[in-house]
Amino acid sequence: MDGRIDVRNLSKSFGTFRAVDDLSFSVEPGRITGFLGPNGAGKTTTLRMVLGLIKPTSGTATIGGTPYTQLTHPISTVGAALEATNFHPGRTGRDHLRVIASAAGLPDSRADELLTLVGIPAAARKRAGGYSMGMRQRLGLAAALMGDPKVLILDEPANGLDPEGIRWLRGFLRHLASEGKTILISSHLLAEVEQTVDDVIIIANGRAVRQGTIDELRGEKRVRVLSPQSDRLARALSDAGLQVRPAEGGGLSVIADETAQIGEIAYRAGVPVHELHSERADLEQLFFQLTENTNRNLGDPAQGFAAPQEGGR
Ligand SMILES: Nc1ncnc2c1ncn2[C@@H]1O[C@H](COP(=O)(O)OP(=O)(O)OP(=O)(O)O)[C@@H](O)[C@H]1O
Repeated sequence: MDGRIDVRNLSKSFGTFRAVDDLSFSVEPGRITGFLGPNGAGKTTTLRMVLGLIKPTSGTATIGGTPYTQLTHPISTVGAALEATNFHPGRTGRDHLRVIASAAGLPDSRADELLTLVGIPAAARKRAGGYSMGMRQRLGLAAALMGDPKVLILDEPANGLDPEGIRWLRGFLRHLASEGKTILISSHLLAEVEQTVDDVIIIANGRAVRQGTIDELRGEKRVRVLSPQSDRLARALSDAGLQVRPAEGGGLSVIADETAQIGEIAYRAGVPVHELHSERADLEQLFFQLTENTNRNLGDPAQGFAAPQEGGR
């Protein structure tokens, strides 16, 4: 079982409303993939189909080539945290995990092991009702990791985490990915997961609008340089084999990895430089352009109030 998630032509309609529309993507082992889209884009619905919680209207979702419902050992194959709030408020974190451990045929000791792993050992005896959002997220993560699964699916795991928590989560997920696990995390904020993910799938209105590595999404690295002798500098840079174009707002924009390279060319050409800095695409801006005006929950109220059907959401 290679732990690859494969979604092919997946669609889900609730009545006449098409929440997920002919979606196809793959999620690779050993990488962290961000599943992104504004509120109501269809992320949770897709994840629920991948996890066999709701039936697709058409298309398929498989994990290591097998639909979730046909997995022989689901708990050691896929761990998922879909919502951070579905804990019994009167139950302690330890008891919550023990219930899951016992259902999975694992020893009670797994509960404390997991609480330590996710950094909340002290939460063992505290009732989940009194947990902060960050603690609930970590408890959900601990539950998802119960069977040491190859695949981890987390719905908005950074939601409610403070900057320190986000940094912790980033390191934790990176460690799991380095062990070869497949990690899929959803978010409605690209900026929130930008530094965490290797790959991105961006959806809007239930459809994929962009897929690729985060570096592809950022585009080529550019250096912006401003000189009072722009023409001479442009010539020197072109002579050095670099692609140069006038930058928006003045100066030159050069495809290059390092500012040092540009500084040295300018120095050798005897051209003064007044400004020199690296530039990358503004991902937040790009995300906004790709998904602008697609929050269906804010659009047609008739859609927003569609009667919950299968799955009860
Ligand atoms: N059971 C259901 N019955 C009717 N409509 C539903 C049902 N479940 C989801 N929807 C609708 O499908 C659309 C996609 O919802 P979904 O929860 O998948 O979006 P999302 O991308 O996860 O959004 P968010 O970031 O707000 O969680 C929404 O417009 C939602 O109202």
